[in-house]
Amino acid sequence: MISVEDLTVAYGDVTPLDGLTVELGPHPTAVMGPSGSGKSTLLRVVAGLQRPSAGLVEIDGTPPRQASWRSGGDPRVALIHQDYRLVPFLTVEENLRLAAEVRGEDLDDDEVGERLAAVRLDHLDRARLPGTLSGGEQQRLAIARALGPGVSVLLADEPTGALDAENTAVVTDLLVDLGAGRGVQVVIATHDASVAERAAAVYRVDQGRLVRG
Ligand SMILES: Nc1ncnc2c1ncn2[C@@H]1O[C@H](COP(=O)(O)OP(=O)(O)OP(=O)(O)O)[C@@H](O)[C@H]1O
Repeated sequence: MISVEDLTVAYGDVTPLDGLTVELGPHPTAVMGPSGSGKSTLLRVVAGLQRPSAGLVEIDGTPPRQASWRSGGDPRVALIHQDYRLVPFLTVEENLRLAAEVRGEDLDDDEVGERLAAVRLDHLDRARLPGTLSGGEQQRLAIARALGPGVSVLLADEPTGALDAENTAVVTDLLVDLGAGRGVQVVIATHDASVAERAAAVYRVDQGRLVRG
């Protein structure tokens, strides 16, 4: 459970989040709102990538570990993005292995296969570079890379923003099914009504707060 209490984030004169209090759930949850309303900011704070100006965020009762070179990120939280952020000069397999190594995992060949199968990419040549994959395939690889064994929260920042309708449906299905199958709370920031339709709860950012409905 993601609990947010009186959260404020200000950047100089701009205060996208202003006294936001919410229990974010159940799985999957969608967060909507106009461009610049603070969706990405909220996800970064929940992921421990950014400290709030004020207020408290807790995941299952403890604040996210602040990401740093020394500590890494919070092992409970994964974050994926509209532009995938795969390492362009590493192969499919190397992208998976690199993220796993950072988390302290050592994947054997079968485990690489299992990670790819979980996102229905087991047919893929593991030696391909991300740039040779379709957008939908790249996002599925990014999801496979994000889902380490200890992850209980997957934050998706406009995960289908660069995809056509067909791939949007495939990626949304995967996020919903993988989350349900593994007990992972998925939170999707999106502009896409077809994605929000799949959510168990939909929130909108309104004047710095989240309103359900
Ligand atoms: N590091 C930063 N420094 C200064 N201003 C920032 C910073 N990050 C975000 N902002 C501003 O805060 C506001 C909220 O931005 P944010 O990216 O969280 O919104 P968003 O709802 O995710 O937008 P979009 O849907 O376009 O991605 C914007 O006005 C943005 O310019």
